[in-house]
Amino acid sequence: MVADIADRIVVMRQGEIVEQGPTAQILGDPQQEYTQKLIAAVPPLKPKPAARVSGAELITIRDLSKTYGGRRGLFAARTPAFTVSDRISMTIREGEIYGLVGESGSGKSTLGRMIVGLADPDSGEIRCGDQPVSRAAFLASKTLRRSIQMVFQDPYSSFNPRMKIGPALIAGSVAGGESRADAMRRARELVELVQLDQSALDRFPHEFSGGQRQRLGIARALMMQPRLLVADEAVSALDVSVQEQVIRLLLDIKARIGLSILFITHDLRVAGQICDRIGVLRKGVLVEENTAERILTEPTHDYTRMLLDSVPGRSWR
Ligand SMILES: Nc1ncnc2c1ncn2[C@@H]1O[C@H](COP(=O)(O)OP(=O)(O)OP(=O)(O)O)[C@@H](O)[C@H]1O
Repeated sequence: MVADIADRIVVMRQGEIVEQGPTAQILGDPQQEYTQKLIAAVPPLKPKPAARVSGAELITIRDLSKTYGGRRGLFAARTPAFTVSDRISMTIREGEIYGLVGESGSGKSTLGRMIVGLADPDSGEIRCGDQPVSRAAFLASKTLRRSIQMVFQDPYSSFNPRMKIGPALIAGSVAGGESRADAMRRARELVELVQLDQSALDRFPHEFSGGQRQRLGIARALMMQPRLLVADEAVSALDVSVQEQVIRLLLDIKARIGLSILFITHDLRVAGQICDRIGVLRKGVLVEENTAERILTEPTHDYTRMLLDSVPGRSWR
């Protein structure tokens, strides 16, 4: 990605310069094995093989609209109405990874927040199975709160820095009535599922790297045995090789426990690696929706083509 803006590149490893030179030379003819490894870690723009998703509808969204600003608020005149969701209709099926892709400000997070009951639409509806989803429904229903869990971009800010990982992982399910012993047993299993050592449970959040913390964020969400995981820019803050590990982990978890995932990202390359289907959001409008393979190889909307053209690294490949 740095290749898209830099004229020259300096490759560093553990505080020492490994190699430096003009961008084209470093990328086209890297001399050092370490540089070659870094370049090889950038995955190509290639969708994962199309999977047939035949599960039942888990999340159904119909005609969902939401506008910020406008009439409401003291400074209404200075805040023109801004539509973040414009009659969006889509479904997420059991066992699929659905990618929601769009530029910054296109309304991805707002849609994610409405699905996890953190915001309400102005009109339209969201259902999880038969159950309507709203802020009030989340407050009222323990089942709904368990069913839909969120993984954040930076799980560090959502872990209590003074609480060890073990207690942090089991807090939700113990509050929901599970015994500490049972919750701890499941926490040990989940820490292994996310490929960390059980000793992680006895450590504090700051003792982990970004990638490890993201694994712990995923383990914490899985403690609630959700049906849907909403992952909002869950790998965006990680470097490319760690991104790849977390993506493989999510694919592995999906395969093992048949979870559905709403994968929110601005990065079409990442979405192509992990998602079964992709919806492209532009200014609150779902402009195109298809299998990841079709979106990446035969986009029909100009905006999707523009997103594809702006995938980092494309200009020098
Ligand atoms: N609570 C809010 N009040 C007013 N405007 C908001 C609020 N939340 C989001 N917005 C605005 O809505 C638009 C869409 O924001 P949203 O976070 O949903 O987009 P996004 O596609 O997820 O962007 P990003 O990738 O940058 O997070 C933005 O212009 C944002 O400023």
